[in-house]
Amino acid sequence: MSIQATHISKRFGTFAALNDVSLNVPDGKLVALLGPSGSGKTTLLRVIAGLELPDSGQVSLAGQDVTNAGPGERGIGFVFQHYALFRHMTVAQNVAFGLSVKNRRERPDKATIQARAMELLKLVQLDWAAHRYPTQLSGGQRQRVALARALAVNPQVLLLDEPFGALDAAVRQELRDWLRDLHTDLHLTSVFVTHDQQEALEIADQVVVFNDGRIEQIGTPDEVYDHPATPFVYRFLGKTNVLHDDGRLEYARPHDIELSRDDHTDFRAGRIRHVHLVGSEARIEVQDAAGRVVSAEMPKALFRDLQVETGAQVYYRPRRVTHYPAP
Ligand SMILES: Nc1ncnc2c1ncn2[C@@H]1O[C@H](COP(=O)(O)OP(=O)(O)OP(=O)(O)O)[C@@H](O)[C@H]1O
Repeated sequence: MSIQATHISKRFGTFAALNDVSLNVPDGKLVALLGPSGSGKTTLLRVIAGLELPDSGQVSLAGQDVTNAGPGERGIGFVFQHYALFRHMTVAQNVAFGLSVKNRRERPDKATIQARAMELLKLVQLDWAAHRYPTQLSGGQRQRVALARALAVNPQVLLLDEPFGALDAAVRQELRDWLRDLHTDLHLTSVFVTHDQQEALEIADQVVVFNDGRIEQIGTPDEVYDHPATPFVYRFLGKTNVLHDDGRLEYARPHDIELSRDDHTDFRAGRIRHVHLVGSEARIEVQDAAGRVVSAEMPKALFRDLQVETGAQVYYRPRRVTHYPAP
């Protein structure tokens, strides 16, 4: 089910949380709303869900105007940042909740509800935990229960607010891959909020970069990473070297900085200030005579081949730069 949000504005008092934001999510896509804290991502998600009424603008689902429809009428599944599971209910009861509170005409019988809950728990690989309570599960497992619960009412649209925010790195990675597969298998249209660039770039079909209540850029992960439309997007998506500002901004990523022991045309001289070896990567800080510090990143083996250490004279060159007009 496609989602269109058109010219959405939303104020809280005098503060403009969303400023004329328009977003089109085609049917079946997984879209990330990415941006710093307070930039309006959650507010847009809540407007799409019907939990917040916009001051102006329109929300449509599959071409139908739902701007004034309540959350229950939109056929949307919602997963919040903090595991909002009911502590006094078992895992299976939590998953069944959405179905068991439907009005009598729409509510399936008890056996059907139980079977559906078990089916969903199998899908999230937690059928073995059906009779446990949420406190007896790990954070990642609880988050999978929250997803199963959101899926119980057969939504065509799934909205996720920082779904993996509170989890450690390994579990986050596992759940990301799993969400991507689930999204494809169930043919959902999903929107998730994150402030983690890696997460957005890894699993989304489209990334929407927010800044200060506005959208800075919408594109595929490759488009926003390789062709950031604004300096803000460039800086937000990864470590940035600012090389020189005479007239315009020149940015380069650390992995695009080439290092050499020898001087060549176009190379600039500097000294190695720090070397951090992190996993398979070497992160090298080079300081030039003017005091500018440039970060370079390369595979550890390549750095070893250079045979230089902290304090050594080196030469560097950006392989690829992006220019912006001076602000
Ligand atoms: N109900 C509310 N009343 C007043 N201000 C609000 C309300 N909800 C959100 N805001 C403000 O609107 C701004 C945008 O909030 P929003 O939650 O959309 O940001 P966000 O990009 O999702 O941030 P985060 O990543 O921290 O969740 C924030 O400055 C927030 O304080």
